[in-house]
Amino acid sequence: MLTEELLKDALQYGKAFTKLGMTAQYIPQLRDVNKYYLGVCTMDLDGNVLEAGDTRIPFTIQSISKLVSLILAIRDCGADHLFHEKVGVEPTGDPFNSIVKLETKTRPFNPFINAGAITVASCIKGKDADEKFERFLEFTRKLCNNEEISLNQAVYESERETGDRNRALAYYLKASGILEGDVEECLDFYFRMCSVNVTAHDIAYMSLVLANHGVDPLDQEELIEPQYAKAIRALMLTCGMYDGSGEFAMTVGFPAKSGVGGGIAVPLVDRMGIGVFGPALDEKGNSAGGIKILEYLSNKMGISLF
Ligand SMILES: NC(=O)CC[C@H](N)C(=O)O
Repeated sequence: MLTEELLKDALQYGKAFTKLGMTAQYIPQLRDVNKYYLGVCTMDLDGNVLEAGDTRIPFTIQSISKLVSLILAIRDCGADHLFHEKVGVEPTGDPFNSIVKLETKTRPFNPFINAGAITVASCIKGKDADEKFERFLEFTRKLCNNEEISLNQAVYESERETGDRNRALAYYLKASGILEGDVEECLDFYFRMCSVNVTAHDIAYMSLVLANHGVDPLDQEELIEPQYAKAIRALMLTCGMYDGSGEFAMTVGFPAKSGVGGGIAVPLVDRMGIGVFGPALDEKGNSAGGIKILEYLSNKMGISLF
């Protein structure tokens, strides 16, 4: 059983690993965050919420936004078109911002690597980046049950100024005929969606919705079609932690999506949502302390899927 005591023990265990990690160095605004922050929030389907550590400190959602944009793109373009024409559903074994496979395989391997997420972002409807971002923001607020969620302008500008690798990916995708429309408009939306501020509490709620088959547990509104919630949980398991997904499945054993802001979202189907925040990252770009918290909980509670 999950108790406040157990969550605190997990936090203590995770803390020892924060010093081994580093904040994301390639985005100046993220580099300067206090790397010793660490927090975990759990929410179950009966409405029990437990929190330990820095669960109310805002951080940028980064790649966890790729869950939200994927749901919008499935709605706008249809799953068939998206998964047959635009992106695959297989892990790459390469870093999240890798470009190497784009020349040999035209479609990005999956929607959670940067190339895949930029492609997915181009499939979202809206007359310009402003309109796309408005839709993204509104849906993120719903998924997190928090109307206050907003853009972190400084991080957005920092990403835009230093995002040349993402620019390279996007132009390559355009040249291959995968990315349609205006490349700069697409990138502008992509940088903004990565730069939305959330907390571990917000991410726990989003995870709870995914764990509850896409249904908001408070008002029973279906926010994600159940078959897509299932598909997304599966993709989180195989690709959610990038080239660390296999090891995470072995040591922790459940679906998760990380971001270089330090967040990890974990939906435990029919059970609970977990949100973790710890900006010290390991060499794969996943929260070093956050992974250890999840490993501790998985072992103590015996909740690995395997
Ligand atoms: N892994 C991540 O969180 C990457 C997102 C980041 N905004 C980037 O594009 O590089």
